[in-house]
Amino acid sequence: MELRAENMIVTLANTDIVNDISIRVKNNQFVGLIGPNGCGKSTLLKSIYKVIKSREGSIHLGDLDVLNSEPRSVSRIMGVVGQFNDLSFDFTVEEMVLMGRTPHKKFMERDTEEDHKIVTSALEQVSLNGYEDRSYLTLSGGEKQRVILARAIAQQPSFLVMDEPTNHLDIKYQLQILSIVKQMNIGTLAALHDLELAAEYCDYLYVMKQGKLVSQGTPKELLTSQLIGEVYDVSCEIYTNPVTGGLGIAYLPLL
Ligand SMILES: Nc1ncnc2c1ncn2[C@@H]1O[C@H](COP(=O)(O)OP(=O)(O)OP(=O)(O)O)[C@@H](O)[C@H]1O
Repeated sequence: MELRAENMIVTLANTDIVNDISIRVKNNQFVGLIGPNGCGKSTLLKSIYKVIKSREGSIHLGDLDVLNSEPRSVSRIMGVVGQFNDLSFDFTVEEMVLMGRTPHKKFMERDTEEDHKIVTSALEQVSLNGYEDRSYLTLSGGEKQRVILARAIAQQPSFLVMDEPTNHLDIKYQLQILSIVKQMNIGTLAALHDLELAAEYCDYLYVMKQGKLVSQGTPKELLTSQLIGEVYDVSCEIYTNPVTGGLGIAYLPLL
């Protein structure tokens, strides 16, 4: 499913945190949103999944006018893996993942055998089978992150928004999560910090700085030492990784 966010402006505390940004994610594309801390990535994503209200702009997901639709209609097609996933109340892992089924149910409808099968399969995909009865709050940061991804998988969305989904994860699970999402083969928009992983997994990248889009393109055309230097204020050299053939970035020490 295709996402078109157009001319988004988000104003918080009298400041335009997101300043006239347009983003398009074509059918089944994995699109990365990169940029330094505080540039507005999370705010833009939150305005797309409607946790923050934009001052201006429009968002369409397929034919759905996201900003003028009920959250329930949006949640039937849009899954979200947010940056901070702490809760005040405790739930078991199974209950957390079952929540992914809620948008597909009628009011007070009970969980079916099919729902439980979908949950089991989602937990298997993130290697958390056997964790069903564990309390969510007792999990490590990485385990929590994988539960939240399992919840999004169980939701069976047509589009996924992810805010730094590899936060807290060791390298195995970073690779696992990005591979799972890639294999879901649905449109995905993800804020990412690791530029080498972004280059490896993303079909297209948007670069933000101080609330504005400063560049966009495929990882290969976009990730130059000049752009990375300008956006992140660091020195680096780009090379072709001799083992993977992928894009490598050698960061030089700050003086
Ligand atoms: N409710 C708010 N009121 C005022 N300013 C806010 C509010 N929420 C966020 N900001 C500010 O907006 C800016 C953008 O924040 P945001 O979380 O979107 O950045 P980010 O690019 O996701 O950063 P990071 O990479 O550190 O997660 C920051 O300067 C932040 O302090």
